[in-house]
Amino acid sequence: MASIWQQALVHMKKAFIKPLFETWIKSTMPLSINDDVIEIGTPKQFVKEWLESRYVPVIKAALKAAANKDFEVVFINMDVEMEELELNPLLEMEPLEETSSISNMVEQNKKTANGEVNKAIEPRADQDVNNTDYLKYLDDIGDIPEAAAALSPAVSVLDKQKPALKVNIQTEKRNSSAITSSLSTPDEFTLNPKYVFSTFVIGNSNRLAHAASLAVSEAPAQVYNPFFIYGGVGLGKTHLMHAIGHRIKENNPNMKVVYISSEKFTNELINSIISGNPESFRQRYRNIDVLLVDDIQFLSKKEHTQEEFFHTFNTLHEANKQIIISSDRPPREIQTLEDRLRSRFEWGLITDIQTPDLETRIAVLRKKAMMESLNVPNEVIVYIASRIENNIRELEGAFIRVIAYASLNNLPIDIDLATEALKDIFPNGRPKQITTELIQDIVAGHFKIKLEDLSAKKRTRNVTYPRQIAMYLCRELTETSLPKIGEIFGGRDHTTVIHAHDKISRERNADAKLSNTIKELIKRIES
Ligand SMILES: Nc1ncnc2c1ncn2[C@@H]1O[C@H](COP(=O)(O)OP(=O)(O)OP(=O)(O)O)[C@@H](O)[C@H]1O
Repeated sequence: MASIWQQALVHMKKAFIKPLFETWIKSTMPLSINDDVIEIGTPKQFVKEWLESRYVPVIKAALKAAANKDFEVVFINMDVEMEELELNPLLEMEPLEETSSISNMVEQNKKTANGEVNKAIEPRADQDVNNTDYLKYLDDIGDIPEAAAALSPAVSVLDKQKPALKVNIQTEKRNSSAITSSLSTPDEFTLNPKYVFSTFVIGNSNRLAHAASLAVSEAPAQVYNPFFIYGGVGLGKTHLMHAIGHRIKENNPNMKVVYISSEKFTNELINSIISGNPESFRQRYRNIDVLLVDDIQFLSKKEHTQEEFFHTFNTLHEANKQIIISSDRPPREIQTLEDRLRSRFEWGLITDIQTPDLETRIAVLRKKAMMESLNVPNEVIVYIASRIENNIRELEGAFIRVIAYASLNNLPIDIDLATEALKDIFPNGRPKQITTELIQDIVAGHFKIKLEDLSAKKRTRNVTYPRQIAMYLCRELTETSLPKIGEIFGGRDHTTVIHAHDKISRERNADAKLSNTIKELIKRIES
């Protein structure tokens, strides 16, 4: 799948000029491929609508050129924040040597009836063409879609082989061990390059923390100072802190940004005392622009370190420098934290990260698979995501284990392999087979309607609402394609399924009752 989309992107890159490509295509991601249907994720509804209304023929032509086969293209709005738009990692590949058939078509269309190149509508490669200009250009050449759809692929690359498993099996070590210490040379910026906003998945559990982190990083020391993030183990606090650090450094290359765990802070202080040079320690921390201190809870019971940190905090805060702190609990619950320090932490913004819901856990794993260019069946992703609820580090660990197992044994990733690879972690073994019939049965039972009502033509709310929920769950929990789901629910069009899925996803975010109902249904489906 990734390989077909990768080839198609190469063709599209040639067919579109850069600003257009960057705006509309680069932010999409391939989600699944089933028979003749390819599902493409878009970051926002307006991108989805724009692509649907303007570029389906060109995208189809690119897919045909890539796979020598006609695909139906379905766009799915994933509703991710614009700020965290993923730069499509598939775009890092080398372009094909061959001339794209689509760009040939574009060239063809630039010619006037007598074969002359129509310079008036030809955008120059070096020209700073904005989207409106380019859209006008596409309008001018008008017949690109039909022409592109009709083209016979000059380059037909269908990689039917299993994609090579290219896995970074290294376990993520965190905090101080994963990150070169910034302290020996505090102005040296050394944060984990993987912990950036674009790799952070936003869900209900972390939406506010993410938004506040963005605000802090865009205006350090101006909006929320200090900024305090708390939450359970492995939920992304360190990731967000590093993302803030990266963003500040990108925007302000001259700023001194220092990340430190509170354990390391303590050790450095002790060492400076032992070596009889506590002043050098103080100077280090009082001459920086942004201080990020991770896991501050470890300062509890360390009176002398708290005292030192208190002075560092005051010096930086008075000098209008940004301070960002993380902890596994809110300041008032950190035992034996001095009151004066606690009250300072409460000066600014305190935000929490909660445990992620199923969708977010699924999205984290999908993103990880995408970043590794791996085709991991939805069933496997749901299997892992539904079993590890409280810790994203553990979620990633289980996922990496499955991928490593497949890679080492040179086997495709499927549910049997995942069950085998994770048998020590999930001793209950192979998951129950989740089918659309099972989902329909449980949803109909829950809403006390007849099973056949789900596929009937009836459009009364007492039937349409459960039907939409059932469609949503089929989409989330099974591998079934959109057209197939439509067929199962009384021969409905795939766009009806998309609409149902979009609607329930949206309403679920705003409606706690619906969210609980869905959680309850998922529990029953999986048990
Ligand atoms: N929302 C997210 N999107 C993508 N990856 C995430 C997300 N949340 C956490 N992770 C990943 O989970 C792993 C653990 O996250 P992190 O180290 O930031 O957790 P933490 O809250 O700091 O944990 P601890 O309490 O142990 O310090 C990291 O690899 C991180 O990239």
